[in-house]
Amino acid sequence: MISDATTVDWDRLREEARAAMCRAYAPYSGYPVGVAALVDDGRIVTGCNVENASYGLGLCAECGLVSQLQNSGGGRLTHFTCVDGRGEILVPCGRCRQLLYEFGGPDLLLETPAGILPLSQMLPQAFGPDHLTK
Ligand SMILES: O=c1ccn([C@H]2C[C@H](O)[C@@H](CO)O2)c(=O)[nH]1
Repeated sequence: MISDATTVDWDRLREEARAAMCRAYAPYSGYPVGVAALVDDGRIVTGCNVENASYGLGLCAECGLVSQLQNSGGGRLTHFTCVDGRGEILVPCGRCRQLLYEFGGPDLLLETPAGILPLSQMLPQAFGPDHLTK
């Protein structure tokens, strides 16, 4: 557990993202990315980008993270961070904001270069699971 009701250890989460970034497979872009997120049961899930000789098939780090989330018991993402190859905080790409929305919703907190922001500010007026039930 890295959190209780009031505090979240963003430094620890960022270190997990940096460790994942070091495991990236990014020979084509030369741009390794690592991500880490806290789940509502206290566990941490991580991911790194995995590229492909067929460039368009490359997987963003967030793809690995949501796959690990689902394959390790599911749950809701509550806090998320993303780092580049220097270990600096990075914003997730647009497609990956949608991936995160599915499992974290508008209240998921993201560490960004502009501070801690809810996903509702990073992906305004998001399309999501609720639309399919209307
Ligand atoms: O949110 C992002 C943005 C980019 N990348 C990866 C995709 C590609 O492998 C490399 C350069 O775009 O960075 C991610 O993994 N996540």
